[in-house]
Amino acid sequence: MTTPAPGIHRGLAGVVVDTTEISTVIQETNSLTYRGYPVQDLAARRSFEEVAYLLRYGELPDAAQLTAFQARERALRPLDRTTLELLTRLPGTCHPMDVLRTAVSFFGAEDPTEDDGSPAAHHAKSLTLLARLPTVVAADQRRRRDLPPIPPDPALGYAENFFHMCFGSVPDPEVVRCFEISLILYAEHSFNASTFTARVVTSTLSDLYSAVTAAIGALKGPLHGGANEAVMHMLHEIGDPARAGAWLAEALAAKRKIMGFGHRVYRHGDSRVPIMQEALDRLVARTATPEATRLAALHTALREAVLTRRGIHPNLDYPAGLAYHLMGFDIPAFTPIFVMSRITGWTAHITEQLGHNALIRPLASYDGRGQRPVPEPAPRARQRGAGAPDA
Ligand SMILES: CC(=O)SCCNC(=O)CCNC(=O)[C@H](O)C(C)(C)COP(=O)(O)OP(=O)(O)OC[C@H]1O[C@@H](n2cnc3c(N)ncnc32)[C@H](O)[C@@H]1OP(=O)(O)O
Ligand SMILES: O=C([O-])CC(=O)C(=O)O
Repeated sequence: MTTPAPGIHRGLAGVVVDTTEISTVIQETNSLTYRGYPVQDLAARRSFEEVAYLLRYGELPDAAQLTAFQARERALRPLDRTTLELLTRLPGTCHPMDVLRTAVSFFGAEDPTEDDGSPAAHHAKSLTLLARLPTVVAADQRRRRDLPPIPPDPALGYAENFFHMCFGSVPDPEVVRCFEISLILYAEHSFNASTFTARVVTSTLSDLYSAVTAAIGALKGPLHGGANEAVMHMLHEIGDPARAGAWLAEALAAKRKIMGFGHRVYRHGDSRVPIMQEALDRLVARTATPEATRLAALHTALREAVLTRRGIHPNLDYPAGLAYHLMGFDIPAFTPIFVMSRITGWTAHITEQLGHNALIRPLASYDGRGQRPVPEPAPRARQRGAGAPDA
């Protein structure tokens, strides 16, 4: 890759493009706050629904606000027949992120208020997506297992209901809590690539569904959300903890990126990893199968090898990928699960962008061919351009 000229910030690295009140990623202290609250404390003390409310409305809910929010979210979960039919028409070979992207696009197409960008309309649409996306993800995972969808259960919380819709049962509270912690940690991360994508689309005064559809496309990539799936593929490829060092040496020699490691903003470790790693350790201890023990040993061996050889720390996708596997989710569902959580951050940013909008349109420094005259077309091409038949 060529070195960019001075003044050019390839990948917008280090560029501050706007203000935000939603979250801050503090590079120096490796910390993260949502609306001013440290994410560690939110993960320790609050439910995902409370965090979703906080991101949307700016404050944690009181008891009555939470009850009303949960009641609305639970009522909005079911998918209608048309949506379920649409999902089953998509080829089973496509990635579940394609299914989710299509579903959000479809929700926009059938919403008569699609273009209403008022805060009240945004609150309603955001809550609808928050409620419906897990139903899409679960139905799609079951379809790929040749199983019929399981309707949502309004008696269950957000995390519990997702297990219920995927597997027909809810695991013990420790597993549910580990999942909920992952949702809280994945919910928001300032101007990451997918959130920025959503803000770019919104800045043209396009609608919320278009912005979310584009954000899903950005999150799918393996340098971003797709890394949680890539982590699990990589662990399967290595297989044996004893091979971690040799595998890493080969991968680095081949200039491969080690999935689940590195970060654009954090240089000394992702603030969310210690919390997720603790939750993963509890999950491994509870699962206690030979496979879980082997994968956990491999996970640790690779983490230590990457840190020793390259000084690169894991990001959230590293512990989350293994945790989702141990919870029983299929690998292609991992990034869609990330969407179920990040929808809260995306939609908060979409509303914020509209609140102080400026079209996002950077400049580029041209380094193509110098200006040159357009040559006269060859005679045959000129004839066709004039509308003459081809033969
Ligand atoms: C939730 C999330 O989205 S978190 C990110 C998830 N993505 C991944 O885990 C994919 C793997 N990681 C990466 O590709 C990168 O670390 C990124 C894309 C996340 C960040 O990349 P950037 O900020 O552009 O850093 P960049 O790629 O320039 O890396 C700087 C140096 O560290 C190296 N490096 C960074 N991450 C890795 C990695 N995972 N494996 C190997 N080398 C790496 C680069 O090769 C580069 O080395 P060099 O200076 O010798 O060329
Ligand atoms: O902030 C980033 O660049 C990527 C990330 O960790 C996230 O979106 O959670």
